[in-house]
Amino acid sequence: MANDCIDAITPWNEPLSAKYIRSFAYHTVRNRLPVTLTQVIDHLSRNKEDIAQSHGEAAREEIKDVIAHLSKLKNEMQTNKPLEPFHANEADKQVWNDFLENSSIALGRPLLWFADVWLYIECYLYRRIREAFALTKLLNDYDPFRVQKEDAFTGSLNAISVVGSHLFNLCSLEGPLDAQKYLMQFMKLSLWGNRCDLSISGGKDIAQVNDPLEMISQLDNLILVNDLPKVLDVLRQEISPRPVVIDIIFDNAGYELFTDLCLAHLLMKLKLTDIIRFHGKKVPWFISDVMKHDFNWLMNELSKQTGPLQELHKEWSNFLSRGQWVMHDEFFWTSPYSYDCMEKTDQALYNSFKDSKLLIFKGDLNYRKLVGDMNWPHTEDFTTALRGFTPAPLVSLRTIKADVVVGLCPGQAEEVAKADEDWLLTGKYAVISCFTANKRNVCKGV
Ligand SMILES: O=P(O)(O)OC[C@H]1O[C@](O)(CO)[C@@H](O)[C@@H]1O
Ligand SMILES: [Mn+2]
Repeated sequence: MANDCIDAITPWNEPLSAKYIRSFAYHTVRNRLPVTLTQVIDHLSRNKEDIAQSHGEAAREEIKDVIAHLSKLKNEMQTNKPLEPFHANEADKQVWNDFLENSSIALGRPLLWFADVWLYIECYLYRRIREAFALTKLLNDYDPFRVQKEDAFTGSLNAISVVGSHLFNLCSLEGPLDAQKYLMQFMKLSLWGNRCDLSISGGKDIAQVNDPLEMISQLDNLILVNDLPKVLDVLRQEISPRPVVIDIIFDNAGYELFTDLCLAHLLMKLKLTDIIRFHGKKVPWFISDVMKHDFNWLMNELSKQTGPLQELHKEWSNFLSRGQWVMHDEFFWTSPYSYDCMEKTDQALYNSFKDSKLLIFKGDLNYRKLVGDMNWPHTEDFTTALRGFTPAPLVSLRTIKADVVVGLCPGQAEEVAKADEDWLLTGKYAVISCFTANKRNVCKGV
């Protein structure tokens, strides 16, 4: 299978790839992604009666087709076969097929699971899972991860209630709010909400169970880069002409999405923006990522709650119906491209970002796409790692779950590695990395 892999760690300044046996990319393609596929296959076999009832008897045959497609995909991956082109008539088919074709022309050989760039190999896997359903009639809209996403939300209801009540109470106070204090708090809640993704836990239950307000105050020493003061500077700037727009590029559904919406609510309440554009995924992605359906489902769940959550639901519904909150799901987010390619491959999206006061990127995969998933030296400057993707000020709120991180001080990586050898892989540590046009990051020292 991986005969051509090299028994080494990833060299500096190279894209992460499963060709290096002692890398997280190798472990992911070799062990984690086959498990994800097996879980989808098991889910379909276990639930075929229910699916046949809800989608019609003829869906039984289609379930078999999807399982066959996914089993073949697993075999292609495990035997290091070329990445196949897409056939179903999806709007992004051509973008993906052009990417596969152009990359293989550039390499002079087809793309291979254990030879090429982890970022697009992993994206390709989730796009192929989508392909298996897109090739059917009755299961065309089926999201194989939906139940997991919904269970994760339900399992986090206590934490959601604690955070929601806190937000509601402070927004009900008379007089002006301490903007700095609460922005810091809700940015950190949204940051640590990113610990709750289902792909790092192999789809296992990762509900948020502790009191999140108590938790975040104890986690500050795990934030390895903290550019929050720069973010607050950006938010404080008066912008004209109005309306002022902020963008939040979502990551995961469930508890994380709820914390993102709480942050969005606070930004509105503090009048730091007039409009917030949310960006989710068009197709099921990295197990737990937010799609429009997940967003609407969460809103509907909130409408069934009582007290503060019910009140928040009312306000959020108003934001949505007045067009102050808008949910988008552009194809770019499920393309193979890192963000330095956005200007060329989705100019409309890039241009729309030029008007943004702040782009807030959530989570690990967004960070990987921001910095191009390269094995940068850990002391590399964040702005350098963005390689020109600077349409507007931006911040990445990310718990670290893949072996790329920049912006650290000299000696910091070594010190953290001494304390925890898995520091890059488990989401225990985090970064808040900000780009603004005029200031460079300053190291405070270890
Ligand atoms: O939901 P997030 O924070 O983007 O994390 C996605 C996960 O997928 C990966 O990108 C790859 O498996 C990990 O780095 C991370 O565990
Ligand atoms: Mn995710």
